[in-house]
Amino acid sequence: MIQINHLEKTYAQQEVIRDVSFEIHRGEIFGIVGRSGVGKSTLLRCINALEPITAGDINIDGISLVSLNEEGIRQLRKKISMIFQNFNLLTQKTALENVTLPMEIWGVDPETRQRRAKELLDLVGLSQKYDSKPKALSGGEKQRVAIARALALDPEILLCDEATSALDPNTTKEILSLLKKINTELGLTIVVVTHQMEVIKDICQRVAVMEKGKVSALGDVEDLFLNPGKSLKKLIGEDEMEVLPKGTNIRIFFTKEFSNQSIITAMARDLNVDFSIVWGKLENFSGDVLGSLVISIDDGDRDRILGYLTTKGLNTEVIVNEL
Ligand SMILES: Nc1ncnc2c1ncn2[C@@H]1O[C@H](COP(=O)(O)OP(=O)(O)OP(=O)(O)O)[C@@H](O)[C@H]1O
Repeated sequence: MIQINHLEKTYAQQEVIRDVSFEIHRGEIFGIVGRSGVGKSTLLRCINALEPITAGDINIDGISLVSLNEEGIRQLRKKISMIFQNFNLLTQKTALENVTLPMEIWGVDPETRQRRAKELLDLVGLSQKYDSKPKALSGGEKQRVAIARALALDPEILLCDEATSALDPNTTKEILSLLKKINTELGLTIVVVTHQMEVIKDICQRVAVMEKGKVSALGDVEDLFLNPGKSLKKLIGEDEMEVLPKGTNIRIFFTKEFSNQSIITAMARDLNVDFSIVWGKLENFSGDVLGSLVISIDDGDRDRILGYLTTKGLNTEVIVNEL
């Protein structure tokens, strides 16, 4: 749905996006994660044509952003809406007025926009707050109003720029489950820019990790987090593997199909082998608890153990610690 092709973005002399290419599929929740300043927000602003592209292109449903004139950009913005860390609500207007505003700008008749705004405020759980002004709303409620407003023109894509960064952990969870609900019920494609790993794990199906204006890793969230490459490890500060004991260690990856099964105890019984568990991590990915476990084994048992785990359909990695 969104195809980013060799995108480059430069501000004055500063190269902020360098040759970035990837695709975001229709209906998915896609994450863009990275440290502050790597160019995440700039990339998001290029997607909705808030920033002119320096080189390369972005195609949305086959339409090249580079080729768009002013009217084309206006039509594009109707299809793509955005929410922000600081909500960007109009402080003098009520929740209902904030949500009706985009419809007013697009010439929707007053009766329809009132009805639609109320439906949207109901959808985001604010049916009691139509007449409240932003200062009388909590951070989570303000973001709900912003989400309702973002949905006012029936967009196909919702861009979220650090939308939960100003919220406490419980409110963050509530907003994320609202985004999930919108994604499922309305089939909206959602692009989430964040520096919070938990946000990615909680709602995204795929993720691009950004480093210094480039994509350093791209793929399914579960795959990337369960078997992180160098760049992601750096980002999440995962250095546990350095403390493994001397000798042969096997890392076992637990995917959805296996997370509830006691494969390790069954293996000990079936093979009658000794091993010790030296490291483990279980995490929540979109509601599924997945993770990996490292066991230290006698090198002589290696082939039998690997054979057993492979027959059971588990992915493994052998880590031999020479120290
Ligand atoms: N309008 C602008 N004019 C000039 N430089 C800009 C502009 N917007 C962003 N930059 C610079 O581009 C770089 C990337 O900024 P960007 O906001 O995209 O990063 P980010 O990864 O979203 O970080 P953060 O989460 O801190 O916003 C930064 O060095 C920033 O100073």
